[in-house]
Amino acid sequence: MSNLPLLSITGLTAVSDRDGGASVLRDVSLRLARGEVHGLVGESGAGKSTIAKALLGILPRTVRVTGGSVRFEERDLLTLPSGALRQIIGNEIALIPQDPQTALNPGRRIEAQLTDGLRMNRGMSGRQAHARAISLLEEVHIRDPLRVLEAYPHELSGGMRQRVLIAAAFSLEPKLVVADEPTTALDVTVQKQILRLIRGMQDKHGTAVLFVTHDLGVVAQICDRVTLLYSGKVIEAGSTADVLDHPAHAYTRALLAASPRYDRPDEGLTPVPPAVFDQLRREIGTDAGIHV
Ligand SMILES: Nc1ncnc2c1ncn2[C@@H]1O[C@H](COP(=O)(O)OP(=O)(O)OP(=O)(O)O)[C@@H](O)[C@H]1O
Repeated sequence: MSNLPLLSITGLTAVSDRDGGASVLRDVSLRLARGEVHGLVGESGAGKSTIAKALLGILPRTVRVTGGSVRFEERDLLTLPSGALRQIIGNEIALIPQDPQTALNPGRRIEAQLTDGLRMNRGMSGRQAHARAISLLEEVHIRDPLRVLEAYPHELSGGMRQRVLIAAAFSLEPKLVVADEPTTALDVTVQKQILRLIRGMQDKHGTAVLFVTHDLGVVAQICDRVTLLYSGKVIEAGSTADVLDHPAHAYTRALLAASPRYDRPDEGLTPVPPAVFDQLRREIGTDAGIHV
């Protein structure tokens, strides 16, 4: 089994019933090895969240998968009975959500939110779960874990809340963590710390991470491999070094020119030229980019 990729998406195709059957994913294939950090990158509407939702079994009813498979080890997540899927989500696949503000229950202390899973899924006693929660908070560099366990979410900063959610995501030792734009809601200095933290946690635990982002700068900082989407289609994929240093597609080159470089932040940025979008429409179809 260890020769199998951890995650193998093959030919995933989906349409939006909300938008008159428009294509959302077009024959998307993607493989993720154990312990790999894989960037899923693209502009708004590219289909990143749809892929993440397909993995987590939370596709909206109005998005219909019309082909392909999403294999996690030997199981196809798209055809698994809901009970079996629920067993996998949380235990083997966990989510770091985009917005730490809304992801925590405002009416419950952090301790309850961190220990529920440990007690229910790992059979820990209250005392064991409390001790594990403290060590998890220490792992995510929270200095005063006892105070944080006692706190309600609104008593913590956005960065602290995101650390708690990272601790929660890793708490059951999942094989895969899906990080859905986890730094978008944070300010720039906190963003860097959170990226380093996620990379550090995945390294320590040997967890694979599917990192959803619109930001190639983030990909450069933490991803081993990357898949670039446009309008539901894979435009380019490969190791981060290959794709960012030797982009094969004009769209990738244009996006790189349009992204602030962390090593040259003052350099002028060039918007993606219209000719590149024309090329994408020729390659993908005339409906490409209608949602962007
Ligand atoms: N609830 C929904 N019902 C039907 N179609 C949807 C729904 N949500 C999104 N879509 C369609 O799926 C397409 C891809 O959206 P998706 O959210 O996956 O893109 P994204 O790359 O994650 O963008 P963003 O960065 O803005 O979240 C969009 O074009 C949209 O029209």
